[in-house]
Amino acid sequence: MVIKETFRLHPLLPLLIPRKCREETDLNGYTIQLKTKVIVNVWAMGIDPKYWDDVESFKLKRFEHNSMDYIGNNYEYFPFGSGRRICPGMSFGLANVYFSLAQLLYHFDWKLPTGINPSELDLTKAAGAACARKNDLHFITSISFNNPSSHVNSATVDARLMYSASAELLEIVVYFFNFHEIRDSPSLIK
Ligand code: HEM
Repeated sequence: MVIKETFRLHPLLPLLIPRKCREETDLNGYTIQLKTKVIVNVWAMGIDPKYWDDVESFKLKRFEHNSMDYIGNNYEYFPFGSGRRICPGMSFGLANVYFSLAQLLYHFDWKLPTGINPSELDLTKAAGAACARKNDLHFITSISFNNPSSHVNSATVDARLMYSASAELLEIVVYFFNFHEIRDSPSLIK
């Protein structure tokens, strides 16, 4: 539900690959001519009050009791596109998101820097074809490893990360999500 809601508010590709109209259509009083190139705005659909309530809020319950998935059959929600040109890397992409998120949550404890309230996080998007943050996101993290009270040394951390084959993946995620607190602090992770 967290991932679904994240994709609703921040779809990776806010504008889908352009389509060409196969027939002339009338839409809201405008004639869209044959072969007109159209771009579907997935981001705008995800925050359309016609389909979603309280559109700007991050609410997991929206996805709790509905069958909405990623395969492009619900026209108010398709973060991987729809139809013949739907993302062919959907399963691979989703596995990467699930796996890296699960690894990050399992191995680390996360908190926001003191004095920052979750509701005050700056979620401004950068301009561009793909959805990215405008400003970096900063977290304070500590190693968890099932037992939050134990302080493992970095050698143990290394071994555990290698064992779970997640070291490289973690670095990729750290890069994409701009977790500077980890990346720039060799003392936190070696
Ligand atoms: C969470 C990860 C991903 C998201 C949210 C995503 C989203 C999308 C979206 C929205 C489109 C446009 C679909 C349309 O216009 O109907 C697309 C197209 C595409 N994606 Fe992804 N994608 C992801 C991961 C991947 C991965 C991992 C690969 C390859 C390994 C991939 C390969 C492609 C390709 C080749 C297209 C063009 C398909 C075509 O034009 O026929 N994507 N993706």
